[in-house]
Amino acid sequence: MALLTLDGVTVRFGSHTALDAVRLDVAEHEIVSVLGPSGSGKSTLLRVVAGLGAPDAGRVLLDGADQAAVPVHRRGVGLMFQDHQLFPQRDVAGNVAFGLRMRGASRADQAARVAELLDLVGLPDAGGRAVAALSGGEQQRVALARALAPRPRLLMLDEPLGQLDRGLRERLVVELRALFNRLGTTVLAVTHDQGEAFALADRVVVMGGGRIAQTGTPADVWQRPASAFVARFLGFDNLVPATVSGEVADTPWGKLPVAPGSPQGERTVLVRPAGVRLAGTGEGAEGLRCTVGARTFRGSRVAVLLRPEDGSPPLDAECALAEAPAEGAAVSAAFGPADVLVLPDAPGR
Ligand SMILES: Nc1ncnc2c1ncn2[C@@H]1O[C@H](COP(=O)(O)OP(=O)(O)OP(=O)(O)O)[C@@H](O)[C@H]1O
Repeated sequence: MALLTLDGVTVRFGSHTALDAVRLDVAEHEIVSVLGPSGSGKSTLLRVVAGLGAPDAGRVLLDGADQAAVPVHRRGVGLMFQDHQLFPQRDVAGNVAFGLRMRGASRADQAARVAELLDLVGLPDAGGRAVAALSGGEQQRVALARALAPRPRLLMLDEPLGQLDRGLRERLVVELRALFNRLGTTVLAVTHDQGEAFALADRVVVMGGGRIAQTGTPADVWQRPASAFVARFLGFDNLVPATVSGEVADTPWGKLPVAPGSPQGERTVLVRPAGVRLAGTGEGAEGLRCTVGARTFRGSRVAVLLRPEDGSPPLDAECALAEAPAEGAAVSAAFGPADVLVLPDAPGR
């Protein structure tokens, strides 16, 4: 049985439907990241699970029990918000002990658990420090220790690393995942940062307009976006209308090979930039003739914007640094079926 179930949960604000009949199961020990553009309903989903808002329809179940009549502090869920919400007048130990004190734990138990948690988050000697004197990353660790201290059965994170700089976020997200795996914590995390979501989660849930647009492992969602909406949200721009017949898609970029079993008829085709193969335009060259419009360096890879000579839509390609053509160069682009994906959407959606 799932630890958390959202069973057709709807939340409305006036005439606006923020969550629309959402169904979601989170298994025990699973780390799930909810991802989506601003306004897609992510925070509303967390709030309704925590008990900070009530569903207008549907049920929230924890361990199979309907939570409708269960107040926030009895749900056994831990919450950690973007801005940490640490108590500035208390020291680090006082912050971490907060949930334990509320439950009436003895002073000795509180002290032992605080020491254990501070150790766990890598701040073993920080108990007596003022929270105002901590760096952003240290405050984030204290907030995490405070949320974990009462041993919540479900830990919910709302943009947990949102305000930290990118380098620190990338390091902390790896630490967080290792920590949650070690503790066996069940986690529901909300973020608009796809890198963070994909690095943290066993499973990602992509939301759009109050609905779940796709759910799957990070690799699944990345390799096979379920719709043009998800593909665009993940940053893929190579989306064109196509007529698919058998294993060929007729697109503005020519007839492209597609995998057997692809949806047929009028569809949208996604071409992954890594699958656009560039070659010279010498005699016998085949493929779409293009001019290199711009190059953007991304570590050892280069994103290359191609402008087809026949006026068809611009095309993003990606190649190794050593193979990147110069701006203004003439190239021909070829396409492999593994990187041409037929999405079920009708063109223009
Ligand atoms: N208390 C409220 N009253 C009215 N409308 C609300 C309220 N809370 C949220 N909404 C609306 O519900 C929709 C979903 O909001 P929600 O905060 O869940 O989105 P989100 O995906 O978390 O966005 P963000 O990434 O910007 O935090 C938005 O259109 C928002 O304006």
